[in-house]
Amino acid sequence: MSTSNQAPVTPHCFLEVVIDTPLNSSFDYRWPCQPGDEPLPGQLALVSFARREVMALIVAVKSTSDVPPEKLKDALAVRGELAPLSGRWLALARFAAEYYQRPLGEVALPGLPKNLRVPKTVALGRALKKLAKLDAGQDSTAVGMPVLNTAQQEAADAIGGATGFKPFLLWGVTGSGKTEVYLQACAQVLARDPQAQILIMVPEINLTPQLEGNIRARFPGMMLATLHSSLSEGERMLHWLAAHLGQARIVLGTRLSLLASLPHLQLIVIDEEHDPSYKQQEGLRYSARDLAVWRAHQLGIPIVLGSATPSLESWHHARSGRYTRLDLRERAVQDAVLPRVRLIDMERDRGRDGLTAEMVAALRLRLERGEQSLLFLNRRGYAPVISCDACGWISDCTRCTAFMVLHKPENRLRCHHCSLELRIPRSCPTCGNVDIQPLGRGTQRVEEGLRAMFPEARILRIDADSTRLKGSAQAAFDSVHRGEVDILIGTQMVAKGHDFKKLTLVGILNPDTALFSQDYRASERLFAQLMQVAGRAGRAGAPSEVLVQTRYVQHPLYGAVMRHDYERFAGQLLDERREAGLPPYMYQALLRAEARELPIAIAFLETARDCLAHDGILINDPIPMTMTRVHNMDRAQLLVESSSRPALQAFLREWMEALRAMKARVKWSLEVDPLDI
Ligand SMILES: Nc1ncnc2c1ncn2[C@@H]1O[C@H](COP(=O)(O)OP(=O)(O)OP(=O)(O)O)[C@@H](O)[C@H]1O
Ligand SMILES: [Zn+2]
Repeated sequence: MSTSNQAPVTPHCFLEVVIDTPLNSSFDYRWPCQPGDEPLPGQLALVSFARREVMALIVAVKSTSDVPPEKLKDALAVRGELAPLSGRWLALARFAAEYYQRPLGEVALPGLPKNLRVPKTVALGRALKKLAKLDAGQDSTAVGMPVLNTAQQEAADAIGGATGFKPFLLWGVTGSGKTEVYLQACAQVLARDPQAQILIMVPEINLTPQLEGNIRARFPGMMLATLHSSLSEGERMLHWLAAHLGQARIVLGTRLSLLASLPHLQLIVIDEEHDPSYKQQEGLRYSARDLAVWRAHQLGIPIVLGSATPSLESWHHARSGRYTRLDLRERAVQDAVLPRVRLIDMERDRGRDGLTAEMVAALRLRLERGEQSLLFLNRRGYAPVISCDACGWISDCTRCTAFMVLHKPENRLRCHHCSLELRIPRSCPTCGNVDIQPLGRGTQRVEEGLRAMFPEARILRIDADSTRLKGSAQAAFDSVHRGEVDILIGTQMVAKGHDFKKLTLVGILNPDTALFSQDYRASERLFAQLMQVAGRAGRAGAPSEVLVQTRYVQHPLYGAVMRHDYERFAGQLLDERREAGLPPYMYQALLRAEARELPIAIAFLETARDCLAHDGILINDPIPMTMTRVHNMDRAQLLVESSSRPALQAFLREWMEALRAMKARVKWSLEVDPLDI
C-alpha cells in the first residue's frame, strides 16, 4: 500500500470503480504505482467516498481521467492479495444491473461477502491461510451410486454429455429421482475435467442440508461450498473464496449463490425451478433462475432446470424448442406410485377444529399403522383475525391494509406486514364486550385442535414462527426424517423438495382462497403448490393418499391435481395467457411508488406515465396496490408492457433516466418481470 498523495511526481494510474450506492455512475480515483504494476479490473480497492471508507470494485484501469486533477482523490488501498474477479463475472453483474435497471455497484458489491468489503484485511488473510492448508485432493471412492432407471440414465447422459450452451428442462414427477440425475450428470462433468466447477441451486435454505448430505456421500474428498443467508460472515467468506479460487468443485446455494465467482463453471443445476423464491422480492428484484440461464449462455455451458411443475415460462420454452425437455414420468423407488388424491366436500362435512370427519379418520388410520401424516395449511399464527360479535370490531392493523394475526403462544396480535405487535385486548376496544373471538385458523390453532383430538400422537408444527431460532428448522426436519413425528403440520416450508420416507397421508386444508385471487399467476402457483405438497406422500413405496378439504369440488384446478395432470393444465394456462396477452407472451415491468397519501403516489405515477414518448409500449393507468397501505405508506403501481423484450428494455433505460432526473419526493422502484401484480 502506498500512502503518497502529493501526486504529480509519483507515477500513477486511474482506477474507475463502482460503489454500492444508488448513484448510477462509476467514479475515478488515482492510484500511485509503477508502470506495469497497475491493479487489474475485477480487483477491490478501498476508497474514501462521502467521507467514509468504502470498498469499491475496479471496473477499468486507465492512464487518463476526465475528472479535473484537483477533484481526484487517491484510492486508499488495493486488495492485491485477492485474485481479480473475472471479466465474465463482471459482465454477468453488468448484465444483471442493466436488465434490472440498477447501478452496477448496487449489484456487484452486495454479491460479495461482507468481510471482503470491510476496511480491514484480517478476515481475508485468515480465510486465505485456512484454504491454503486445505488439501483438495484426498482421493476416495464414491459410495452407493444407485442404478438409474432408463429415463434417469438417459437424462443424466444427455446433461453430462452436453457441450456448449444447452438448456434442459428436467420434468420429473415428484419422487422421480431428479436429484440422482443431477448427481450422476455432475459426476460425468467432474470426471471429465479435473478443474470443472458446478453450481447447484435450491430455492430454500431448508433444502440444502439433505442435498448437501447426498453430495458429500457421493463425492467424498471433493470440496463442496455452500452459500446461503444463514452462514456466519466468516463461513461465507471462506466458502465464497473456495469457489473464487476454484478449490470448491461444487457450490450449493440459494438464489444469492447465483453471483458466486466460479472461474471454471461447467454446469448449472436449478432444482425446483418453478419456485417463486428464486425471485428476490426487494432491492434488486432479480430472478436467479433467469440470470442463471444467461450465465450459462455467456459461458457456453449446459444448464438444467428441474421440476415436477415447471414454471409456465420454462414450459413455454420447452414447447417452442428453446429448452430440451427430459421427462421422468414414473417414481424412482420400486413400487412407489403417485398418491391417490381425493377431495372432501366441506359443504357437506363442515368438520370440527377445521378438520373434517374424513380427515380425522384418515389421520387416525395412519396413527394406528405407525405411518406419518402431513397437514398443509399456508397460514401461520393462531387465527388470521379476531373480532367482536357485538359491534363488528375487527383487529385491523393501524398501519396497514391488513389484519393483525393472533399468535397464541406469545399472546400477541401481530401484523405480518409491518411487524407491529400488540397485547390481545381483554375486551372489545370499541364496545367493551369481553367476548372477542378468533376468526378462521392458522397452523397454531390446527395444532391445538390436533393435540386435543390425538393426545397420544407426536405432533410437530413447522412454520416461520416455530423455526425462528438458528438451526431449529434443521432439527425439526431431522426429527421428521428419524420418524419421531406422527403428524406434521406446516406452511409452504414443508411443501417442497423434502424426501419424507415414512409419509403416507397428506391433508390439504383450506386452499380455496387462492382460487379467486386477482393475480393471474395465482392458479399456476396454487396448482404447483398442491402438486408439490401432494408429492411428499408415498415416496418410499407404501400406498398413499392426499385429501383436499374444499368448498369447490368441481373446480377444474382440483380436477387436474387429482389426475396429476400438469401437462394439460399447463397447456390450458398457456393458451389463456396467450389470449389475454400475458407473460410469457408479453414482457412486463412494474413501477411502484409509495407516499404518505395515496394521491401523491398516484400523481407521481401519472407524471411517469406521461413523461416520455413510448411507441410499441403499453403503459397502463396507475392503480393502488391490492394491499394499499403498509407501515403507514400508501402504495400504487403502474404496469408497463410490450410484446418485444428489447423494445421494453430500451424504453426502460430511457425512462429510468428521466425518472431519476425528476428527483421526486416519493419513494419509487422498478421491477422487471414482476411476479406479483
Ligand atoms: N434409480 C433409483 N433407484 C431407487 N431409488 C431411487 C433411484 N433414484 C432415486 N431414488 C430415490 O427416490 C426418492 C425420490 O428421489 P428425489 O428426492 O430425487 O425425487 P425428486 O424427483 O427430486 O422429487 P421432488 O420433485 O418431489 O423433489 C429418493 O428417496 C431417492 O433416493
Ligand atoms: Zn401492519
